[in-house]
Amino acid sequence: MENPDTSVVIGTHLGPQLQDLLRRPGISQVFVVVDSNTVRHCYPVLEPYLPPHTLIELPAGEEYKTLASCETIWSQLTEKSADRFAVVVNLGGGVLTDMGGFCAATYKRGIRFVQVPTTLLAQVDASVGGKTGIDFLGFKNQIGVFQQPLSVFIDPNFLATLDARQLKSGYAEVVKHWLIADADAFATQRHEGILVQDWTHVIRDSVATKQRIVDADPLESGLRKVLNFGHTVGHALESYLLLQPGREILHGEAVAAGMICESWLSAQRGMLSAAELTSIETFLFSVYEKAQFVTMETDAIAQLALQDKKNSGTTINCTLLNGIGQAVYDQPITVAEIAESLRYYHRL
Ligand SMILES: NC(=O)c1ccc[n+]([C@@H]2O[C@H](COP(=O)([O-])OP(=O)(O)OC[C@H]3O[C@@H](n4cnc5c(N)ncnc54)[C@H](O)[C@@H]3O)[C@@H](O)[C@H]2O)c1
Ligand SMILES: O=C(O)C(=O)C[C@@H](O)[C@H](O)[C@H](O)COP(=O)(O)O
Ligand SMILES: [Zn+2]
Repeated sequence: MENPDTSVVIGTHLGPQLQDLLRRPGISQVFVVVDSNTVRHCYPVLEPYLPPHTLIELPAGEEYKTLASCETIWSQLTEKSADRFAVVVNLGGGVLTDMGGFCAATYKRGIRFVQVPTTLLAQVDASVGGKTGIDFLGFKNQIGVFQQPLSVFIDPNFLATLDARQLKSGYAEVVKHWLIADADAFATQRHEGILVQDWTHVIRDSVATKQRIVDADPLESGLRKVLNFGHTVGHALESYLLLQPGREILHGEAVAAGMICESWLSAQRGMLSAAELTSIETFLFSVYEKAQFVTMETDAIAQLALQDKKNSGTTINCTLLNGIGQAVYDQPITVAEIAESLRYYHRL
């Protein structure tokens, strides 16, 4: 459900604004959800501005984006007798904002939550737009709800403690926003790679692109599917590797691979020129290592796309590019075509 009052604040030293929000009348209790990294790197920055609260700490990483972690959050809310006027503050990356948002959205049928994203990925993408959820049986975000946060506070200073691999992972969603909606930014900004001078500017533009699309279609009945470019193949690959200890890759790494595969599929259909495909591939391979899988695995990976949320029945609906900067959703593709695109990627 959309909350038209959601405010997204982007800037530094946002503690006082968060404090003002949490001091508003009508808030009974505050719960702050962190993971084992954000409790060290990010919580100390905000703690002086927080009213009395209960801290809920979870282990870090995609493998903990599970029902069991939700039970930890719901148990704490219950043990502390949180009522419907309690507010949950999610301080972390996309795993935490997705999961904390989901727990808040379902606890007693929904309490308010605030997103304080601390990774680039969560700042440009996950914290905005109201998709919340967890992984289930190895499938990405299989269980979840749409629920807009009360507010989003984005402070680029949090990126200072993020390692390069995580920064690159988040950058994939920035590139996705360029490829689906901002050809000019792709042309003029990609030379910087992750050595970005002004993250605030990049985050602002990326959030603006996402918000414009979400505002037009908050529940993903149509246009919002363009935000899923790279994810039909990307999620299949991420899910496949997630269940194999030691082979897991990050969400953005999977999306980067997925964007190459889906760009190839776009080119196969004459929607993307060979030159455009080459520029996308060259750029993405200048930033990301190649995802590791063998040709024999491509059919099994492709099969996982049958669980994609954009599908209708057995039809896999993919978002493809109609030239750089323009995306078209609901393009039917087959499992065989996905497997072929993975083999193309593997050969590159
Ligand atoms: N809801 C959405 O619209 C949406 C959009 C994109 C991605 N996602 C989801 O987001 C998740 C990925 O998010 P992510 O990449 O942020 O992963 P993440 O939440 O696992 O964070 C990555 C790592 O960085 C650590 N970390 C977080 N902030 C830090 C900081 N400031 N300094 C140092 N370490 C820090 C975390 O503890 C974790 O180990 C995936 O589950 C994906 O499905 C959701
Ligand atoms: O906000 C959206 O809509 C997106 O698709 C953004 C994606 O980057 C994000 O990974 C999202 O969680 C994917 O959603 P899903 O519905 O494919 O699970
Ligand atoms: Zn994503």
